[in-house]
Amino acid sequence: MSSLTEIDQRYMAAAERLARRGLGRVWPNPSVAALIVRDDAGGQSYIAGRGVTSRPGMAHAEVNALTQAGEAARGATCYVTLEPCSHFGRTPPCANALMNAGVKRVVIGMLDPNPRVSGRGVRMLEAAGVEVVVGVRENTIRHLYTGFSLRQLKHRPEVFLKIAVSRDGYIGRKGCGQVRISGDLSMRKVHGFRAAYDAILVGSGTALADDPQLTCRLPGLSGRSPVRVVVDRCARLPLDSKLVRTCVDVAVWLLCGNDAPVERIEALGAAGVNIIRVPATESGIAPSVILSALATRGITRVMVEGGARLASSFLSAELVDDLCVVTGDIEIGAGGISALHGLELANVMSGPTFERVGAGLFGPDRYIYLRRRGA
Ligand SMILES: NC(=O)C1=CN([C@@H]2O[C@H](COP(=O)(O)OP(=O)(O)OC[C@H]3O[C@@H](n4cnc5c(N)ncnc54)[C@H](OP(=O)(O)O)[C@@H]3O)[C@@H](O)[C@H]2O)C=CC1
Ligand SMILES: Nc1c(N[C@@H]2O[C@H](COP(=O)(O)O)[C@@H](O)[C@H]2O)[nH]c(=O)[nH]c1=O
Ligand SMILES: [Zn+2]
Repeated sequence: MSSLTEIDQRYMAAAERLARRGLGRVWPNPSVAALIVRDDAGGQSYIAGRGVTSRPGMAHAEVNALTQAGEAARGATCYVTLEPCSHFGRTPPCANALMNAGVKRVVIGMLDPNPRVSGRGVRMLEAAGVEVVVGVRENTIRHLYTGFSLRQLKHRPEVFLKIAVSRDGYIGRKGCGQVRISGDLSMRKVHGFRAAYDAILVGSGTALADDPQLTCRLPGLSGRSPVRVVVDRCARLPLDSKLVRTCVDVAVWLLCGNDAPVERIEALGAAGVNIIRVPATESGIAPSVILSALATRGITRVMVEGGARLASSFLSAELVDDLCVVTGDIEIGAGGISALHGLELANVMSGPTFERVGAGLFGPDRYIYLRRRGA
């Protein structure tokens, strides 16, 4: 028979999997999952209600799970990946909803990272006589909330940089636009990554050379495309680019300098692009300025897809949290574009900043996944 802690671990692992599926869908909120678990007449536990965070302004995970459980919530245990909220925001506090439903015990993955409210939900529940356990699977669950935490504590989203390099270390070929480096399985993984991020970011060099779409094109998941952001100091993005032509369906934000030409801004704005003017210098728009502008607009997780210059400036500014390097099964040879500009990718990968947290194969391609040390 399982011990109580094993049962707690198992249900929390299930809640964690559910919460992971909501990443990229509920920003600026954290993606939370809750399970209402109780015993049946024979003493076997079962899930009476499951809930995840709804779109912003709608019900939180706990309320969705309680609604599904109905009367079965009375005397039950709630497993929830993040501490139940304690404040009246766009919805009333989930701590109250749990107490009012008669939940007897609440098992929490991680406390709210915001120091102004952290622990308050726990205290409200305990004051009402509810048993509370904190920190089950916290070591993995906290990675779900890195972006939510960073936005609150450092006013920036979490940054994931993905680079696809050929066997000979190039990301493209000069003058050739998009060069397919990754195999089919890698591309599906990349589209899966895109679905789990609130925004995807490229530099103007990539936008002009590649005319990319930057959507999630996995079957059934087209609704999960992130906001597409181009860093383009002079607002050069062409009106007939794929990004502009599709910006009514999937948002495009263009970050340009305060001094970008007015006629370009007006034309792109009229086409439906969301123009965000920020301070810029000759060397571009500083990564810290880019991230602050995104955080202001609610973005908690951003995927940087290149190119070489933008990726390098984020690495140099130490503003990359996760890095995935996919090595495709092709050679580019003459005219190859180096993965980074002024930095060596191999040095970045083996240097002190990152530690390897995963590696393997996507079909014929190899991937290495690194995370900032201590994160
Ligand atoms: N294999 C892969 O994984 C990928 C390959 N690529 C390839 O990379 C190539 C493009 O790379 P690259 O030419 O370096 O262009 P980038 O996409 O990195 O764009 C660089 C431009 O972005 C603007 N910018 C604004 N702020 C910054 C900043 N803080 N840091 C850097 N740039 C900033 C600048 O232009 P401005 O002054 O106009 O604002 C700069 O010239 C293409 O050939 C593409 O095919 C691209 C992505 C992924
Ligand atoms: N060529 C290449 C990548 N290229 C990236 O994908 C963008 C194109 O996206 P889309 O137009 O949506 O298909 C392109 O501009 C660049 O950012 N990525 C990879 O993982 N592997 C690859 O081989
Ligand atoms: Zn809540």
